[in-house]
Amino acid sequence: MLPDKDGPNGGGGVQDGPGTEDPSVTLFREYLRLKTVHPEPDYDAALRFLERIAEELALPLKKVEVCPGRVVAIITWVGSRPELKSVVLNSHTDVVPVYEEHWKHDPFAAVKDEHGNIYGRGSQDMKCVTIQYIEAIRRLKAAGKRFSRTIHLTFVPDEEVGGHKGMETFVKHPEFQKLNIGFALDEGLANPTNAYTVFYGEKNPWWITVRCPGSPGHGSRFVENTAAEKLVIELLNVKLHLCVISRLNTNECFTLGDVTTVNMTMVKGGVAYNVVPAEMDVSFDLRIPPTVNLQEFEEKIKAWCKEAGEDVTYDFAQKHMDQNFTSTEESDPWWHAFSSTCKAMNMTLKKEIFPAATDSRFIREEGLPAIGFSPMNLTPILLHDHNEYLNEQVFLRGIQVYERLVPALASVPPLSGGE
Ligand SMILES: CSCC[C@H](NC=O)C(=O)O
Ligand SMILES: [Zn+2]
Ligand SMILES: [Zn+2]
Repeated sequence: MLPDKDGPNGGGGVQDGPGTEDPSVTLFREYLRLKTVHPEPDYDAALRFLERIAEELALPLKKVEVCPGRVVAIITWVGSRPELKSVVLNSHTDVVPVYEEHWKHDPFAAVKDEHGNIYGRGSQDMKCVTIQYIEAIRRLKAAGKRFSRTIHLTFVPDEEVGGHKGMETFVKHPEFQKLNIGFALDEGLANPTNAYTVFYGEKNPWWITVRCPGSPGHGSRFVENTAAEKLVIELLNVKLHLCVISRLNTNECFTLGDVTTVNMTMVKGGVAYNVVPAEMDVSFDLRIPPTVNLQEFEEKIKAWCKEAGEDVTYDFAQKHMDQNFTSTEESDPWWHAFSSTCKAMNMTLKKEIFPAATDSRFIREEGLPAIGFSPMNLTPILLHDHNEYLNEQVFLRGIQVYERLVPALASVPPLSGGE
């Protein structure tokens, strides 16, 4: 194997010699090179790619335009008992922007280094999972398998910008109803240890802007009742609340999914050094576990604002209220199929609440069970970060995991209602 530093796959990495790379890895790297990156994702490129895949798999692909320019693609493998509820393998096609100057390699070149680490935006979130689903299906089909339940692979746009023109709209579309879903798999997170994390619920994102009006005036004077002092009181109140985060370090039982977090993410206000501003706004990204009483929590926010000033108000840019969990009881047939397959593969599972938000929340809101799972153990959590990468061995192992999980889920016997 000769190192080829400036091969067609992007400079800087050591490439496999011709014909030595697993074709599944090659396909993954090809998909990473598509620039489905916000703010203007090349969704047409993704659709062309998926159409080609459907042709290779000899499976039909349906396109549902949920909003102008926003298409959900669905590849379907019909089961031998199509009246039974189906299994959905969901993934989003978009990725978040990059700070290119902070990357070791071009984030859209899919460079593989000498350790087999494949660098690229989306390598963990979640282009790996898309290709792992596809490759598992390809192998199962090639082995002549067929299962009782229908399997749908759904490829959804705009997850990274809140899903309004993606899954949120799709779940209300008649084509979604037609999928006759029994159970869905969607994305999870990497785990740096040997274990795999699985997510059975999600925290609710609340994005809030607090508006602090105040008296203006010359920057040289003692101005009372300023916007800035209200903003500081608001921040102090929120900061007190932030103390809960320290519980993460003191109690091993807590994970990020179990505690409310808050970050101040934007501040706006001011026009000149010597003009006291008439308004200052501060925005927060709050993530609230499904166990928290949301009405009581909003009362706290109201009280913080009131303390900061009678005229201080807040608006929501996102306010999710879904507190559904997916069952992880051994008596649940879907969870049993999932967990017993993992056990048979000697995989250790850690059950958690997802700390951010994924398209699963829209599926769970429809009353359907969904598990968040990206088979990446021994991998640092690098989604949305600089130098996001996935090792090719971990990626390949993930395909084997789905080669076992998909048959188990698609063979779950009819449920009590005959579904
Ligand atoms: C509130 S919609 C935003 C969804 C986004 N999802 C992935 O990062 C997130 O910030 O969790
Ligand atoms: Zn994602
Ligand atoms: Zn993401």
